[in-house]
Amino acid sequence: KRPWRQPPCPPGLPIIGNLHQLGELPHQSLWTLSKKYGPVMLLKLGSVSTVIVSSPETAKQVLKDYDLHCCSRPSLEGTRKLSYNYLDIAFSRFDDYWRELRKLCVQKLFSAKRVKLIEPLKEEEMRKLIESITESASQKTLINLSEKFLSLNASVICKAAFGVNFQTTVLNNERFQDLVHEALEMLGSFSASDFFPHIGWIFDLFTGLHARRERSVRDLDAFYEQMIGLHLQKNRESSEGDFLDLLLKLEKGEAVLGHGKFTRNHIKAILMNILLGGINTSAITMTWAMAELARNPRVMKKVQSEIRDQIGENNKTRIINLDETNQLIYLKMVIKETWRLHPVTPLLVPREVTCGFQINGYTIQPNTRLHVNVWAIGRDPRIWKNPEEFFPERFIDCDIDVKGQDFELLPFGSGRRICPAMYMGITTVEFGLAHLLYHFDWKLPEGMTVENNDMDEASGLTSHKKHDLLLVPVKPLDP
Ligand code: HEM
Repeated sequence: KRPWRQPPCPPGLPIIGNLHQLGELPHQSLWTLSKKYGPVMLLKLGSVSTVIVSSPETAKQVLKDYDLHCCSRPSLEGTRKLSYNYLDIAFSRFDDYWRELRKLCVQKLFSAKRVKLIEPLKEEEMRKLIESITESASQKTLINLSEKFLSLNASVICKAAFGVNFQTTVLNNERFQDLVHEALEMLGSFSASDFFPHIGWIFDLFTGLHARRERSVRDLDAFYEQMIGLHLQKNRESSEGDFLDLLLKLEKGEAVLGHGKFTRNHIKAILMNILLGGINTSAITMTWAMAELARNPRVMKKVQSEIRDQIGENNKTRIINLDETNQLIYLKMVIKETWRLHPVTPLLVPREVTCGFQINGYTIQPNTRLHVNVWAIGRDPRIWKNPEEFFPERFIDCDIDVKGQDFELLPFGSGRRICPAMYMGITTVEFGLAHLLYHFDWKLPEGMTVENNDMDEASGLTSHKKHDLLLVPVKPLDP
């Protein structure tokens, strides 16, 4: 047993502690603080002790050596509401229920077999996207790529999850995107109840956050109900089935997970994870990748040459399959480099320590909240030469991968809580980018230069590009 020693803690203010030091983009403020206080620091956020680790060595200790001590999730107001009291995978505590549910979803929903099954859906949506961009290219009009990527993923996930096109539901494109954005904001927003457990709800009531949260839960619930209603009307037993078919079968078969029966609320909580985890994450990555490529014409040209050389002559309707994208080595480096600089969840999803342990000689107490600052790790000059530069070639002869074994690069997290749909996420991003880069050249809007193309981040649980990415598509064979 070693003596008890608390990690370094920046001085805070009475009551709020270090909350005022978080800033609009907490991962960036925490990075600055970690340069002064080190790779393990303790912050007092309201009344909640929170540890931040910011180096590959400390991340490894937390996510691998002591993963079992800290792989639970804290109780937070937004996640509680949206997950029907923690019936989902992402926000539920570490217990038998979570273990069984996660195992089931990995086998049935996120498996390589599922990825193969949804290939035709992706191809169909991609054809539509190529058609619509071709039209814009012929008129030389701007494309909002942030929107296009979100809509592409929403269409694929909705078809895979519900077997329908979301445009045919009560929600149109804009309304659906609003719903997803609002729910994600509710998950990531500052809620006083999370930092002042007994009195915070009063602030949430007065700031309107409580009402917004309720509305978001109600709107999503109405959407799930509509989808479930549609499924119960049809006889879909004979088909391979979509995600919802599978979940309804579990409900009908009175499956038992953990200590209780699988109910309608379990289904809705899992659908929330699929919608919010599945749609935005890949769209955010594709948007950042295209934004970086637009700022780095050398890399853009090189990755396009790789794809075009391998796939052959530009053919209007050519779809690039899974095996072909697998051969695109430089594209994979471009995506890794994008994740290094723009991890989708810069602080991962918060964890909760359930059993004390020591890292770097500091004691981490039970009930502490814990974040891994993967955004800071991606910029650590001890690991990455010229860290601010977008330079995919750094991955040549470097075996650092994104699959949770290398703690220098953790876009999907690591350990027991690693993203269970990593394969689905990687293949979706590769598929989307490969097509847009094969079929079109991309130009910055009139008057915009590489230097003034902004790369500002928006705040939240996920870190997306603050301003939509607008680019002009050009058909490569056009004069
Ligand atoms: C580019 C795509 C994606 C990225 C970068 C990504 C990233 C992440 C990260 C960082 C975590 C948290 C890991 C941790 O806490 O240590 C996570 C968890 C999760 N992701 Fe993903 N994800 C992606 C795609 C998806 C997709 C497509 C789905 C579902 C369809 C999904 C579902 C989930 C779920 C359910 C969890 C919670 C796991 C748990 O707590 O046990 N993700 N993801």
